[in-house]
Amino acid sequence: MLKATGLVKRFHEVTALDGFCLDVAPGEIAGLVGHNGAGKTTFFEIASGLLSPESGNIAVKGQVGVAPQQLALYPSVTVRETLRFFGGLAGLRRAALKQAIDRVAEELLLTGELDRRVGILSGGQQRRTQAATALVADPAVLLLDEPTVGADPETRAALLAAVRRRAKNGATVVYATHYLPELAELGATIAVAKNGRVIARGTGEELLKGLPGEVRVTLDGDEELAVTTADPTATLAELLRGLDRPVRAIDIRQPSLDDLYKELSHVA
Ligand SMILES: Nc1ncnc2c1ncn2[C@@H]1O[C@H](COP(=O)(O)OP(=O)(O)OP(=O)(O)O)[C@@H](O)[C@H]1O
Repeated sequence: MLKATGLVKRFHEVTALDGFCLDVAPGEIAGLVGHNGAGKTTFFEIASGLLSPESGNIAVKGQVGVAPQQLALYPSVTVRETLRFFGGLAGLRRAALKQAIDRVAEELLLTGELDRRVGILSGGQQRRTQAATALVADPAVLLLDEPTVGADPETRAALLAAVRRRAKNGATVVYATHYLPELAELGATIAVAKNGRVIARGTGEELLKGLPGEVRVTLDGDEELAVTTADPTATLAELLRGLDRPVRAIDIRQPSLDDLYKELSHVA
């Protein structure tokens, strides 16, 4: 469980958080989206105890696993030693620790890298190692700040599956990303941050309700009818009823999270 209420954090003249509220239940993945500088990383730093807010409250129940946006790894040790260190910090010992390392390495496609030094790994492998440090001990709360930046499609899929598995087992997850299709894949609820606050919160379906989609009908002779509408399917039916010419192509575009993001950019 994680509950943030009215967090305020200033850095000199910059107000990074300005009444930031977020409530995430066990088993829920909350996708945290928002433009650069919206306050996402500052929120993670407060939630993980690295920074204190000037006011507001943060309650985090249980052990926390963090994958920060900036890679924070020791280059001179191996992946196995790294995971031993983080698993050990979380209280895992001996057989349980070894088992947890083998399992997370398998999940994140790191088995072949376990005995390589972190400093010689590729950027994507380092990113996976960073995620593995957060996941290795199966913490109750996971804070993942853009964990798939620079990841290839296979890595991305492996990481998303590992996160989904943790949530299914009851973990509370906050997942920041600029890549919105990931949130649909994760079955995440969404929190949109802007200027240090969460300005929209709900399931993707709830937030997309009422946003317009688009219907395009191409007629014989290449004439095109394009309509922006709250209900693309009904509008299409109506358009087709009124046509007396053959139709060559139909294209329906339902509103997407990208549309939501654009729409909210204009909200104060
Ligand atoms: N240590 C710091 N000192 C001064 N300003 C800071 C510090 N950390 C963050 N800020 C400022 O606070 C604001 C919020 O930054 P933050 O990193 O939380 O945004 P973000 O939503 O994570 O952005 P991004 O999507 O680029 O990662 C920015 O204006 C940033 O410059």
